Amino acid sequence: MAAEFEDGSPAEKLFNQGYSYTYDDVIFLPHYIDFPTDAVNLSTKLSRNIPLSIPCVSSPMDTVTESYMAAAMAAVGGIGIIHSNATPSEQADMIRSVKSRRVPILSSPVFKTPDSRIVNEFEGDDVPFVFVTQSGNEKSKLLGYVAKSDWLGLKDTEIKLGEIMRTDANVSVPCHYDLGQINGKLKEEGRDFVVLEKEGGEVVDVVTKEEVERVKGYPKLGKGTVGSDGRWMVGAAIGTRGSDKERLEHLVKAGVDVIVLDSSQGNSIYQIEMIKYVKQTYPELDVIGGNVVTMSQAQNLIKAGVDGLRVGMGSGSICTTQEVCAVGRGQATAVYKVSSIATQSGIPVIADGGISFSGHIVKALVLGASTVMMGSFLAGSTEAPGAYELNEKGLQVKKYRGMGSLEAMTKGSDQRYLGDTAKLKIAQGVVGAVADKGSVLKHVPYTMQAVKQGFQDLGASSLRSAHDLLRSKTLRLEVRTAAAQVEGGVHGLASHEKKAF
Ligand SMILES: NC(=O)C1=CN([C@@H]2O[C@H](COP(=O)(O)OP(=O)(O)OC[C@H]3O[C@@H](n4cnc5c(N)ncnc54)[C@H](O)[C@@H]3O)[C@@H](O)[C@H]2O)C=CC1
Ligand SMILES: O=c1[nH]c(=O)c2[nH+]cn([C@@H]3O[C@H](COP(=O)(O)O)[C@@H](O)[C@H]3O)c2[nH]1
Ligand SMILES: [K+]
Repeated sequence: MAAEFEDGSPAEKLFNQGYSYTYDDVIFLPHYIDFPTDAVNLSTKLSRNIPLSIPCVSSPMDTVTESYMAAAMAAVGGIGIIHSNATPSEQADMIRSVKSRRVPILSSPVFKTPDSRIVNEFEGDDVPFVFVTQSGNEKSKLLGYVAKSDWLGLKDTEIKLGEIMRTDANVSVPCHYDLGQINGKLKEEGRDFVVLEKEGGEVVDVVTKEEVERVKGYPKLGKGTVGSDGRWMVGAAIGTRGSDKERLEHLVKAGVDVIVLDSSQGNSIYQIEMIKYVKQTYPELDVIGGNVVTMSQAQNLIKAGVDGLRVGMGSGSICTTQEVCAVGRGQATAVYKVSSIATQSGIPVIADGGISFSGHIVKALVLGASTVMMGSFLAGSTEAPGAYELNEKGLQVKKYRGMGSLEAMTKGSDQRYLGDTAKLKIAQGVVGAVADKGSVLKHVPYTMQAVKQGFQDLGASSLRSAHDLLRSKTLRLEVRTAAAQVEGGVHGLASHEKKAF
């Protein structure tokens, strides 16, 4: 439908003026509402063969996505990409951990051998239970457990755990039990915890009643992102070095569902060779290339055979690439431009970086992306790696750092840099902290509700309909002046508290 009068600009015109626009620079003009918010369907694709029920992806960063985050992202219908700043076997273990459960709960239970003694093992440990296995870790059958209350009252502190452990049956449930099944078991047996166990008896984790109650308090979970193996889907990042082929083999053995080639500038001979290698060696495995911000970069990776593209250079909250290298693009322009070429080949686009609130997600998706990838938006949550600390203002925070920061580079991804320039390391990211956000199991569903309201205002009941409105020029945009951006935010108040839910 062509407009009968001029009002606002079609995206095609706005993004071809030679400016690099960020999400904040542009604003959509509202369209026409003829459906309720709940009729908005945000289901989408991460890549050619990975469907998601919500368009959210957690970034492969070592302060964002490990097993706990990936399990939670799958539980809410998105997906997590496990970072590669770890050894290949550690990264593969994280994949296995996600695949070994159907609850977004991960604890760090303490395991001991039957020969361990009370006194030298537990003094000062704040653990409610100790689990006894032959190996002293989770990799063998559960023999019994000792509750803290049992050992606190003991006079003979030299006694071995094997002699005092409880060995009651029915403490274990199959690891594929979902929240409802585990809850049923806890109630039925009047227990405070159950042990998730693999078929051969290997322990997966311990789930306490307290954790189940916590998760039950969040918005109801759907079936989540489940693959054909009946397990949660999970992705992993790799680089483009020779050694990444070996890493990939580990990940494939662990059951990884999709691979992200993690680079700030994906249009390279190394990446193109890697894409071809992955598609040739594992034709069933989806591979996402990037990062790209231009149509020609995208075209090269599409030609090489990618199943998805990751878009963004320098737009991330911790990124200094544009300052250091003078290369990159405003994220709104990058997403629009890359999506317009990717859509011609049916390749889904991930808008990576620069998401601070729900409106940015609406902008990314409506401008052509199929999903958004988030770092800072998810860092600081219960499921992000690391412990909370109090900062100097007394605020509860978790560390969040760029994967190109000096600190992350020296942790392990070093070789990537040392390979070229053994002596000189240049950071392209910073180390910071993000305020406590609570659980993503709450944060993400509420954010999706806000995104649905944005879609409703635009008259788009799905991602497909948003993209159709954009390309048919029905949807109109404008650039916001600096004053318009101020006006669009909270202004003129002596004080206020911002709380979205
Ligand atoms: N999205 C963004 O704007 C940015 C993201 N990052 C993140 O930081 C991390 C590191 O990114 P990059 O430095 O771009 O990593 P990278 O591995 O793509 O590049 C590092 C250097 O190694 C070279 N290289 C790659 N494969 C090679 C091979 N097989 N043989 C020889 N040389 C090879 C590259 O050309 C480059 O000079 C990633 O996690 C990335 O996502 C970093 C900067 C910007
Ligand atoms: O220039 C950069 N230096 C870095 O050290 C770095 N680490 C991550 N990334 C990229 O930023 C994205 C996350 O951005 P947000 O926090 O804005 O969601 C991520 O998804 C990455 O694309 C980096 N970019
Ligand atoms: K930045």
